This record gives sequence, structure tokens and C-alpha cells, in this order.
Amino acid sequence: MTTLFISDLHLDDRRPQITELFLHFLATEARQADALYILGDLFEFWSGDDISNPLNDSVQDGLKALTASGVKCFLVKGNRDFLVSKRFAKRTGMTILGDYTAINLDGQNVLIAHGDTFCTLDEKYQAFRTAVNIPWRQKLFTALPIFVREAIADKIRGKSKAGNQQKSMNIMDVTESEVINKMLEFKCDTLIHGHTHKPNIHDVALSANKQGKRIVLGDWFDQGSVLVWNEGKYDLQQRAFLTK
Ligand SMILES: O=C(CCCCNC(=O)Nc1ccc(S(=O)(=O)N2CCN(c3cc(Cl)cc(C(F)(F)F)c3)CC2)cc1)NO
Repeated sequence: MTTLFISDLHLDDRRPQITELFLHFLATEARQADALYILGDLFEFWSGDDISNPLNDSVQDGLKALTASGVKCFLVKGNRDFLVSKRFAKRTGMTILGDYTAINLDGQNVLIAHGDTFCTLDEKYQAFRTAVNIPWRQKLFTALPIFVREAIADKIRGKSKAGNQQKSMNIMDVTESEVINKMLEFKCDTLIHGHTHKPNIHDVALSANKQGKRIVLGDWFDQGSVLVWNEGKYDLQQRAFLTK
């Protein structure tokens, strides 16, 4: 039973080699897995499921081919793609999960999340997240004409100066106490998340005599990052771009 985890691809038509690597991954390695979990920020931005362009369409077709081949595919929405919705799920055959989901992998309880919700010290961001995750606001925004939505998105992207260079991303790291609270709440000894773009495997002191693990997935700016979970063992691996 092989389960794959990826996140923070930030797919953008300005970085075609990441899309090329991802579509290749979907058509090859991912086909051999039992399930693929995409833990957020699949896209650099997403202003609604109704927006058709070569990037959005090729990625959705690639995901659909994967799920049609029998591989279960799940999406946890990140701060970049929180507007991904039912139409995307239907078109790709993916299942959209909530902010926190406990899954059972080879008998182990594992908590999965994008990771932005653990960055409690980044108050400005948390305010942004709360503001745009109000359902009536999302309905209103996605009811706007596409050109208006894209103009607002460009403005917000500019303001958040997230830019498209990973090094310019100054994102706060997770708050340890928030991580521990959530792992205890969901009774999971292992947490897998993305968002911080700092791939690593950390020990978490869940209690005086209980150690947990926090596995952080890497972004796909300079190369792919895949967590391969197989028969209770996991390995955080890189995938080189196909073209230089
Ligand atoms: O990214 C990082 C580091 C930075 C982390 C925090 N920054 C971050 O997430 N920025 C960000 C996220 C999404 C986009 S967007 O272009 O996709 N798009 C913008 C407009 N959105 C909107 C929705 C609604 Cl309901 C309502 C409005 C309203 F009311 F403003 F008009 C706007 C929809 C989504 C642009 C920038 N780490 O991973």
C-alpha cells in the first residue's frame, strides 16, 4: 500500500517546468500508488472553478486521468487555492478534504493539513484567511466577472508580495503549541503538512512520555518534493525537473 503526499507546487504559467514535472508525475509514478494526497497550494492562485486556461485545463485533465486509472486522489485546500470547489472536484474525480483530516496509514493515525492554520503568530494572514473563507464572500467573489476577479487577484497577489520566488517568501513558521493541540485533539502521533516550504521531519513532544513526528513537505520551486509512505515506513524525497 503506497500513499504519496505533495504540496506547495504553486503551479503558475510563469513556471512551466513545474507543471511539466507534475503532469509527468501524474502520468507515471502516481499511477503506481494507491492514493495521492495534495496538501494545498497546488496552484499559485485560483479565482474560481469556472476559469478555463491551458494551465488549469491541463492540470485538471491530468488529475482526472489519474483518478480514472483507479488511484484515489485527495485535496486539502491551501491559502492559494481556497476557492477550489465542487466543480473542480467533479471534473478531476478528486475528494476535497477539510482543514484537518485524520487518516489511517498501515494502522497509524496520521493528521494531514495544509499548515497555514498552525501559523497562529501571523495575525495579518490569519485575518486574511478568516475574511476570505466566509461562504457568502466566496459566493459574491466568484459571481463577479472573471476579468474583475483576476484584477482583484493580481492586486492581492501584488500586495501579499508573495512574488513567485520562494526565497522572497517570508512566511512565519508553525506555532508548536498549536501543532501539539491539534495532534492531541485528533489523537494522531504523526502530522504531515506543507505551507512553510521548509521540508523536514521534526520530533514533537506530545506529552511527557509521548513523542510524535511532524513531517513538512517541500515546495516545488527548484525541484519536486514527494513523501512516499509504504508499509509503515516513510521517506521525504526530491524529484528533479525534467528539463533544465
Ligand atoms: O503563499 C504563501 C505565502 C503567503 C501566504 C498568505 N498570502 C496569500 O495566501 N495570498 C494570496 C492568496 C490567494 C490569492 S488568489 O489570487 O488566488 N485570490 C485572491 C483574491 N481572492 C479573494 C477571495 C474572496 Cl472570497 C474575496 C476576495 C476579496 F474580497 F478580497 F475580493 C478575494 C481569491 C484568491 C492571492 C494571494 N505560502 O504558501
